[in-house]
Amino acid sequence: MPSTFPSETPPAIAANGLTLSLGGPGAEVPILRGVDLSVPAGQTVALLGASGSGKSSLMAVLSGLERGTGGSLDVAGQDFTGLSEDALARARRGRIGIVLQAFHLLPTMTALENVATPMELAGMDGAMERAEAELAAVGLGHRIGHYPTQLSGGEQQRVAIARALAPRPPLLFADEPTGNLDSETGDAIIDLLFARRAETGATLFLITHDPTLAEKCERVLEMHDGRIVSDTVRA
Ligand SMILES: Nc1ncnc2c1ncn2[C@@H]1O[C@H](COP(=O)(O)OP(=O)(O)OP(=O)(O)O)[C@@H](O)[C@H]1O
Repeated sequence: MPSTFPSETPPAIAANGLTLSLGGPGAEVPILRGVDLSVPAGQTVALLGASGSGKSSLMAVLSGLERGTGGSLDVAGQDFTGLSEDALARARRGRIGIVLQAFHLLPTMTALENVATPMELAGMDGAMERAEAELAAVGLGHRIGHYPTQLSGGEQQRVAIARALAPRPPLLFADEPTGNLDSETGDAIIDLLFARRAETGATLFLITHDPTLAEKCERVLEMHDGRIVSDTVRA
């Protein structure tokens, strides 16, 4: 139920008529066909939908990884509409954590360096110690000196999760965060995500096919063909 009182905290996400089309003039493929969405700060949201419905594309635009082609977007009170790629990168730093399906770990860096480097770039103190603690929290305390090629897919996924969580971002996006994990490890990661969220009050926006994960979220959105077609907030 929306509050009748104006909130001091701006919504974590406020999108209006958001569109994304890819391809050149005359050969444009509409990917997002007008998304209206307001996510209050601190809400946990699961995004469901068939393969190809536009979930990853929506997450890319909402998280500032990709620029939408129409509509407006405010993230944590900042207008993302029309920002350059550089300005979006600055806006994301330290404030938006993102875990993608392809983990984008830097191959020349160890697990520890992969997690610590973004915090160093954001000018945070104690980056190495924080990175080490976060890798331990995802069960990789014994793998911190390993390079991505020396890690399994599930281990790489956990490094990516540690990298996203370590700066304690107020907004965390994750695309299938348990997708490569066995059920026991997946459950441990879900517990960690929600424990961090309880600590920090962060907004969680998760793409998932995992019913256990979706059930833990306060709100469930479903996409079809580039639009949100269902939006359920649990009582
Ligand atoms: N770079 C691109 N160029 C053209 N079409 C693209 C591009 N990226 C995505 N698409 C298309 O956009 C649509 C939405 O893709 P998206 O990856 O957002 O779907 P999804 O719901 O996340 O799917 P999945 O569950 O399989 O990851 C798909 O039809 C896809 O083929």
